[in-house]
Parts: sequence; structure tokens; C-alpha cells
Amino acid sequence: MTITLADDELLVAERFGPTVQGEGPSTGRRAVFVRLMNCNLTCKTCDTPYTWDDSRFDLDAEATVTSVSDLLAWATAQPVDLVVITGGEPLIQQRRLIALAQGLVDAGLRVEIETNGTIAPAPDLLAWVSQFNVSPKLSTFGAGMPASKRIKRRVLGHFAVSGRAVFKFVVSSIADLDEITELVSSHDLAPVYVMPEGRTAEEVTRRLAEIADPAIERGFHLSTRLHLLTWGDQRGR
Ligand SMILES: Nc1nc2[nH]cc(C(=O)O)c2c(=O)[nH]1
Ligand code: SF4
Ligand SMILES: [Mg+2]
Repeated sequence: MTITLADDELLVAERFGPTVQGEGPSTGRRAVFVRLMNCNLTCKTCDTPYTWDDSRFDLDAEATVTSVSDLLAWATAQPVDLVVITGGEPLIQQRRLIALAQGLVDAGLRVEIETNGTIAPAPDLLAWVSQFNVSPKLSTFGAGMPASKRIKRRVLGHFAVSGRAVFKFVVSSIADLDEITELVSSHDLAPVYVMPEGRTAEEVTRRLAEIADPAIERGFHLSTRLHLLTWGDQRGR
């Protein structure tokens, strides 16, 4: 990527909505989304490779340089009270997110950030974000990447004590639950949601049924992927 940004600009992949938050504790809540470019991980089954994978996508063409004031004007004009900032990995651009989050909260909106849990939020951002939905990548989903890249234990600990984080693990098989249990007990992660991996409604429904009872038994909450069940694997929903 060759784009340079001013201090008040973000590199945006897409903005969409009104739709609903499809994952985690706010599932079903009306929301608009801002999806930022770039990621520091390379998950093989990533559902938004157009934000980071330059071997498959022309990232310069995918990206739109957008000012914070433009995003604020857009989001505050929407008939919803929740803005979800996602990616890619949005915390790569966290310095520029502070003014956006502050502006949204000042306008009376709730702000959630979806993050992979490898980058610690600065105190100035933590202060303005209502909730971080932290989704660490397990060895199945993050296959091919070393654990040291996917799991930043210090960062997870930081989120755990922040009072602003919920943890949401994408589960591909029951074996993933052991890995989650280890992370949860080592770092006192709470609350913990598990969510089935899947790109079709059938896959999500089947996996959820597989993992539901063992997850409940281990003390985890469940999440589905409501947007996928409702609209399928459509971009911008
Ligand atoms: N409706 C809807 N809910 C979502 N929750 C997290 C999403 C994401 O892509 O991070 C997402 C998404 O892409 N769409
Ligand atoms: S962390 Fe998220 S956005 Fe980044 S590659 Fe993995 S699934 Fe995709
Ligand atoms: Mg998505």
C-alpha cells in the first residue's frame, strides 16, 4: 500500500448498515458498521481478506481514505444507537480512532470495536469505547501462524482487567474448547462467548449444535452469527 494519511483520516474498507450486530452479547441490536483496512494476522479462513490479503486483492482499490468528520457525520445521521468498528484489525489505526470514538460517544452512540486481541488499546481509546469484542485466534482458525503471533498473553491480560472487554472465540471443533479453557483460566478472561466457525447458515447451525452443550458445561456463553444466518455470506451485512 502506498497511501499516506493525514492525522484525521482512516483507511476504510467499507461502511454499511443499518443492519444488526450479528455476533456476541449485542447480537440482534440495530447497528451500523465501519470496517477498516489492514490486519496483522493472516488467518486462512478469514471472511474479510479484502482488507489485508494483497496476494488476492488490490488493496489500494479496496481502500478509501476517509476523514473522521465524514464518518461522524455519516454515523450520527443513521437511525441507530450502536456503531461497530471492525476490520481487518482496527487497532492498527487506533491513534486515529480516538477522535472517532469520542465523537460518537459525545453524540450519544454506543461504540463497539471488534479486535483480534493482539494489540493493546491506548488509555485514550479505552476511555471512549463502550465495549471491545476480543476474538483471539486459536490454533485451528489461525493454522499456519505461530502461537506467539496469534496470542499475546500480556494484551489479553490487559483487556481482561479493563472492564471493557468481552471475549468471543470462533470454534471450529470441540477440541478448540480445551484451548479456550486454558486461556480463560490463565488470564481470568470474562465474560467468554463461543461462536461457531462457518460461511453458510448450514455450517453455523451444525457447529453450534455440536459445541453448545460442551461449551455450556465449561461455563461459556454462546453466540451465533446472526447476519450469516439471515443474509448468507454477503458483503456489507
Ligand atoms: N452484521 C454483522 N455483524 C458483525 N459482527 C462482527 C462483524 C465483523 O465482521 O467483524 C460483523 C459483520 O460483518 N456483520
Ligand atoms: S484476525 Fe480477523 S481480519 Fe485478521 S486475518 Fe484473522 S480473521 Fe481476518
Ligand atoms: Mg464479518
